[in-house]
Amino acid sequence: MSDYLGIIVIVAVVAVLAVGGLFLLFRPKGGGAPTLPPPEAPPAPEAERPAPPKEVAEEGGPTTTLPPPARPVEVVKVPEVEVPPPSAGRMVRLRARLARSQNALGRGLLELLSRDHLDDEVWDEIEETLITADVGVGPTRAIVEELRTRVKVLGSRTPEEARALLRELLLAQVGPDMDRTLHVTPHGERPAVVLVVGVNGTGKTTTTGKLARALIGDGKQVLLGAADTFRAAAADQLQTWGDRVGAEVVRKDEGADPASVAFDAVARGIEKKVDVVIVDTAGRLHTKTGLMDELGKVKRVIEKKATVDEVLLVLDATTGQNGMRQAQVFAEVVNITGIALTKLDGTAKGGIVISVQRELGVPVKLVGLGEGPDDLAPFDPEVFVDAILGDEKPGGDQKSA
Ligand SMILES: Nc1nc2c(ncn2[C@@H]2O[C@H](COP(=O)(O)OP(=O)(O)OP(=O)(O)O)[C@@H](O)[C@H]2O)c(=O)[nH]1
Repeated sequence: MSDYLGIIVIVAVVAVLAVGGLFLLFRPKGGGAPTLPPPEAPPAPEAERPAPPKEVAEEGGPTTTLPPPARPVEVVKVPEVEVPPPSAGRMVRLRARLARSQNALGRGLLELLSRDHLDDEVWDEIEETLITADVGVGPTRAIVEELRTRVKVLGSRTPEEARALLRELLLAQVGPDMDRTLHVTPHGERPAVVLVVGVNGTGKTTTTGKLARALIGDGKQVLLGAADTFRAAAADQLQTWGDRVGAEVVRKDEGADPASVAFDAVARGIEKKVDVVIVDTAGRLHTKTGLMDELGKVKRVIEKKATVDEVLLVLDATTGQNGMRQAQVFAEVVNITGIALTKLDGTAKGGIVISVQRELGVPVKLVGLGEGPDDLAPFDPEVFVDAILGDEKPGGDQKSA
């Protein structure tokens, strides 16, 4: 019995040792539950990553920690000041653009006028074509009446004769003898002052910038006054125009008194002895009295220091009768001396040149013929009428530069 017991004990001991051995052999490494390594932080972008300090061991000496190398010096590019082209001959250069937008008017009129038999229906059509192109009722009647008389005298007419007749009558309405000089000659030590007025969105600020470029191209020194304090972006816009051609811009914070900006601009212009100060105004059409107060004050304040030589009304040619009404309000408020007609490249209603001059009794002095910086031109009546009528010789473009 004791022999059996001995064997059982021995077997039990061997079994325990065997199980223990197996456990030691196959237990999970590291013991306990496996842990995830901590997530690595994403590498910083190359530019932001600070360079690790370098450990430099001097020969035989102690280890020195050097500061990270300095960032490479950023080269700030100073915008190059542009030299704009002179304003002379610009309308001839931009003639193709004008012809593209106004040609339908000329072609329509020429086609009607070249017919053998001009009955009342044709005359009505001629009248309608002129009215549609915004020539205005009065000037349209005058043109049609004169055409009727002249056609009666001429009898049958060649297309060349019809064209010459139309050219003569349209030109007479556009007013080739009106004084379109822009008064920008300084008065001794004092600069000439140009006040730019008009409804927002007509291209007022753009025209101010373009005019500054044109005058600089003509060799004048120009300073800009950002008196459109109603819209902060207008001053920024003007600043960009000024920076491009090296014209200083006098500006203040949004909401500042436009008159004080105008005053400071003129004072600075006198100090810098510039030739011309151009002041861009807000001219909001909230109420006529408000507008009168604002523009009246701007003008009065300038006149403490200098003479206002030009008050240019900027008018969007695409706005038709609505634009004409706005123009009338401005004309009642300030003494407009000239019109800058913008966006003439974007409308077939070039007749507005005739009607706006007739309504306001003021000449169109400048025309905007595109969005490019040099797309503002002194208005030339002959180039305008020729562009409306197209070239005498088909395919020719004798006048374009
Ligand atoms: N096609 C064409 N676009 C023009 C002409 N003149 C101005 N524009 C565009 O008309 C838009 C309005 O011009 P702005 O100068 O900002 O108008 P604004 O009257 O000054 O408006 P505010 O700054 O709000 O007073 C711009 O996109 C100009 O590029 C032009 O003669 N032809």
